[in-house]
Amino acid sequence: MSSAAFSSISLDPGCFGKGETTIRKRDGRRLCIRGSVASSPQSLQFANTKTQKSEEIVRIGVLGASGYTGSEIVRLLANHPNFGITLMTADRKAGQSIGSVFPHLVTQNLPDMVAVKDADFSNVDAVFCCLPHATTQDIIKCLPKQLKIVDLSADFRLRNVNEYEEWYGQPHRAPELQKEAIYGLTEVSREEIRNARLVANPGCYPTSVQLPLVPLIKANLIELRNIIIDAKSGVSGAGRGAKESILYTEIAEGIHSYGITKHRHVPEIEQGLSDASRSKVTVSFTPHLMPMSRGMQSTIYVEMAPGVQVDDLYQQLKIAYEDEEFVILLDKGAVPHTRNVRGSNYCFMNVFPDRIPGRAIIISVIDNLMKGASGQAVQNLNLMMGFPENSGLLYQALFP
Ligand SMILES: NC(=O)C1=CN([C@@H]2O[C@H](COP(=O)(O)OP(=O)(O)OC[C@H]3O[C@@H](n4cnc5c(N)ncnc54)[C@H](OP(=O)(O)O)[C@@H]3O)[C@@H](O)[C@H]2O)C=CC1
Ligand SMILES: CC(=O)N[C@@H](CCC(=O)OP(=O)(O)O)C(=O)O
Repeated sequence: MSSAAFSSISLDPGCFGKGETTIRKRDGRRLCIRGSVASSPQSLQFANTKTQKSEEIVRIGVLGASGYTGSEIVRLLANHPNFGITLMTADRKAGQSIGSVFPHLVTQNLPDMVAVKDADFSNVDAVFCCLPHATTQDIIKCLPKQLKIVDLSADFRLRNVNEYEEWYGQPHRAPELQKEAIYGLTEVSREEIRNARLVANPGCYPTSVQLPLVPLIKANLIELRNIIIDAKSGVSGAGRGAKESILYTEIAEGIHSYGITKHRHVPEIEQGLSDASRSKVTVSFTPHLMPMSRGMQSTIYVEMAPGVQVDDLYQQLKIAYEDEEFVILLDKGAVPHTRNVRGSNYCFMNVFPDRIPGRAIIISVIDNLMKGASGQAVQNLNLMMGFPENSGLLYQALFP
């Protein structure tokens, strides 16, 4: 897409250094940009998206826009009143337009994607980093310090860098930055996220598991032993890169477990549950690959604390989430389906009595690319920039 499609606007030099930049458009209107300011006067190009943008625009870079989570960010920001994309990067697809890589995004008038090494961050206030883990640390540590960052990779999720090395098979290469990172499970750490510069967006499985378990553990309603998580993911969870293991013929008409006892989301889940209980929690976690493109279900088997009934778990989840927009406790007895959250930022959950006395079964579903990745990332950046948490996220599920 040619840059002739963009309207050029120049920064007002008088506003530099005030934490807020006013830009004057050619038609004389003034736009106010929140957040960090560019270091020198320059020409700025904004996409003429068809969506009405507000007067207050944060300039966004999407690193890894040619991948699944990056393209979801681009889709969501098309309908975001306060975020405007000024930079997109790709690796193998650098130099291409977003519409040539993702035809469903062809109507987005955006600059072509560039390689990270060629990216100009002077017109960017915040980035969504949608890159493979390990690659991410090296790139984030080189970014301008004033940028707000939501990192969708696993690189900054584990506070203990030794644990990162143990589970990811290589030393952490940005341990100083790790100290600064806030784990971004929005409903649990909202206040810290608001003030963060670097947010580590949670993994998809850990999101689906922690949302129901954290309130129950905090209220001491379940035993910390014998937590069993049987989880299932759509294939987009594995990213867009070509791999034999995710060929149609390997996935269709069957399901299989993987990462048994050693999936790298185990320490992330245990970190979150241990924080909730203020003691070490361990879990049995087995993920499965399902023949569907998106969606995730965690079925969680727990033992209730002495004297606790399933209704106590239900009431606790109701209290925890009654004011939350994106976490929905279904009516008693209603079964969460992944298809009812597909394409939306919702987590649907419910709790059921097991036939074995004293045990309960919790079911939680999300879209791995939305609440499990890009949706939650937008929710977090909304908080970090002081916008309504649901901005750009008011999508209902796609059905059927
Ligand atoms: N998919 C999911 O459901 C979830 C993913 N995540 C995490 O989000 C991140 C992105 O995942 P996803 O979008 O699925 O992955 P994809 O494989 O679909 O996309 C990866 C992106 O990173 C780019 N890239 C790859 N290698 C490099 C490199 N060395 N330098 C610069 N850019 C590079 C790719 O560019 P190109 O295609 O042009 O080569 C592409 O844009 C990962 O860390 C993943 O673990 C988190 C939660 C859920
Ligand atoms: C189906 C599938 O392969 N899913 C990915 C998890 C995707 C995700 O949330 O991952 P990150 O921790 O990488 O961000 C996996 O099991 O590794």
